[in-house]
Amino acid sequence: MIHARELARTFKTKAGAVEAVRGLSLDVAEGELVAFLGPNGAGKSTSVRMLTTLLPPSSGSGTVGGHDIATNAAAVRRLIGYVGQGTASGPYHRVRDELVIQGRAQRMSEAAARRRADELLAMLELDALADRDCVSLSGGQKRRLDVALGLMHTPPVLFLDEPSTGLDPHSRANLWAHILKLRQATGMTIFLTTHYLDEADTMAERVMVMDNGRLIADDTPARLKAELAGDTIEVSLLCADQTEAAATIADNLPDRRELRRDERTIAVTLKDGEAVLPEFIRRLHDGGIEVISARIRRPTLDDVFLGLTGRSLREGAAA
Ligand SMILES: Nc1ncnc2c1ncn2[C@@H]1O[C@H](COP(=O)(O)OP(=O)(O)OP(=O)(O)O)[C@@H](O)[C@H]1O
Repeated sequence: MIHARELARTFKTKAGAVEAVRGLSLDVAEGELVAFLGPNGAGKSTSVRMLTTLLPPSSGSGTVGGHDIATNAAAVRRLIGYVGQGTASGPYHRVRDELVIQGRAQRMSEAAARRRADELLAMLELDALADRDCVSLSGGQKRRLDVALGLMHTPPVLFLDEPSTGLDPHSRANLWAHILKLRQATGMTIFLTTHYLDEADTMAERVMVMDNGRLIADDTPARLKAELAGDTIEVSLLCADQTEAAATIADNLPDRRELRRDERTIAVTLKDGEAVLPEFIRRLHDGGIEVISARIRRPTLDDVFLGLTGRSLREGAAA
């Protein structure tokens, strides 16, 4: 449904050229929910703006639904809904009118626009707010209206640029419940950018990680975590003078990746913690080493990014 080959975009600034996207190639199948993840300035929005025809690429090519983003922008726009970071609705319109105006701008008849507006108001549970001024909506309600605006023309592909940024956890969960419901009802392809690692992890079937204008990983969250990060087994020992011997045992575990130790704890990172933990405990026991506690810490997508770049996504997001 979405394909890109060596898409690139350079911005000319007074301080010199900024290579925002440097050769992006990706494929998204019909009906997939894909998350685009990366620190501030990685090139996510620039990529989405190119794929949605809002920005011409400096080089490379892309298609959405078989239509070329450079030479057939009008056809691409008919196929996509785009919910950007800014607020799209006019502050003094009423919610339903805002949707109808959007539909009319997309050349829907008045009757069709009203029908579709009512359908979306119900789906996104905005019907009780239909006659309220947009300016009076809460942050979460506003984002739901933004999604409804992006869906007025019933697009099969939805681009969401940081849909839940700035929302409290309850509103985020609520927005996601609505997006997933819409997806189930329509089979829409969804391409989203997000700063929220947990959101990408739990919602997306596939995560693409971008850094410095390039795609550095592209897989299911589960595979990325297993292949690029791994589980960490942490054991606490009764006696500090057994730490050295325990570290040697941990060092020899199968598929060991990282090993950290302090006075009485050993933390060993490997591909499959659950499979290795019993053997690790047995070897410690055989070595006469007393263990007080053991736990497995599952990796996050931040561990994946850390493994790939040596930097934390959280630091990047905070910077
Ligand atoms: N219009 C522009 N002119 C000059 N530089 C730009 C322009 N738009 C983006 N950039 C630069 O391109 C790079 C990528 O920006 P982009 O907004 O695509 O990143 P992002 O991954 O979406 O970041 P964020 O998570 O902060 O939204 C950044 O260095 C940014 O400063």
